Amino acid sequence: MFRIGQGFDVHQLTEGRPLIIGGVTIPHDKGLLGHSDADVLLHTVADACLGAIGEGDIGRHFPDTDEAFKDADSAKLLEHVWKLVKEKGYELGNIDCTIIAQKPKMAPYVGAMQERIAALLEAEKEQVNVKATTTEKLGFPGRGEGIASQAAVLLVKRNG
Ligand SMILES: Nc1ccn([C@@H]2O[C@H](COP(=O)(O)O)[C@@H](O)[C@H]2O)c(=O)n1
Ligand SMILES: C[C@@]1(CO)OP(=O)(O)OP(=O)(O)OC[C@H]1O
Repeated sequence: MFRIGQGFDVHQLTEGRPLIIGGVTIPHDKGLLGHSDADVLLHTVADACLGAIGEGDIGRHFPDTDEAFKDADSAKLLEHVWKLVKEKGYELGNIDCTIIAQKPKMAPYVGAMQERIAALLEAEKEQVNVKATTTEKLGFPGRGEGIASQAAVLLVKRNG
């Protein structure tokens, strides 16, 4: 049995925050603003997985009004989401993610992001694809005001 899910998230870029994307800290003059560590890519992956199992979104599971999630490590949130996926009997088929950012260049960090996401989803690196695009200086990503991310996931239930 197969289930598909998709995720989309946006966070604002601001000074004085580290830039953490896909569990990787990227040197940059700005970072992403959020209640948690604002890891836009891990949030997208979590939302795609929750969508695939019909469990809503990360805002429902980890409300941004709850102090428990202030500055939360998004990897921990994704670990929790992955536990829900496994409880329903699914494993990863594959996931394909796109980071939408004018700056900085993501290409040098994409391999490390794929490894991190694969580890969190208990899968092989080959099952995870991360890519990046600019918006050719158009819109909020193009102006460097924020970074967006989207993902499509395929979950598989063996013998189910
Ligand atoms: N933040 C980004 C954006 C893009 N890339 C890489 O550059 C390629 C060209 O980007 P375009 O927006 O002009 O299509 C893209 O395919 C990525 O490989 C990047 O590393 N970081
Ligand atoms: C992750 C959570 C919870 O800390 O907060 P943020 O970092 O603000 O992220 P967002 O993608 O806006 O929504 C989910 C939130 O509830």
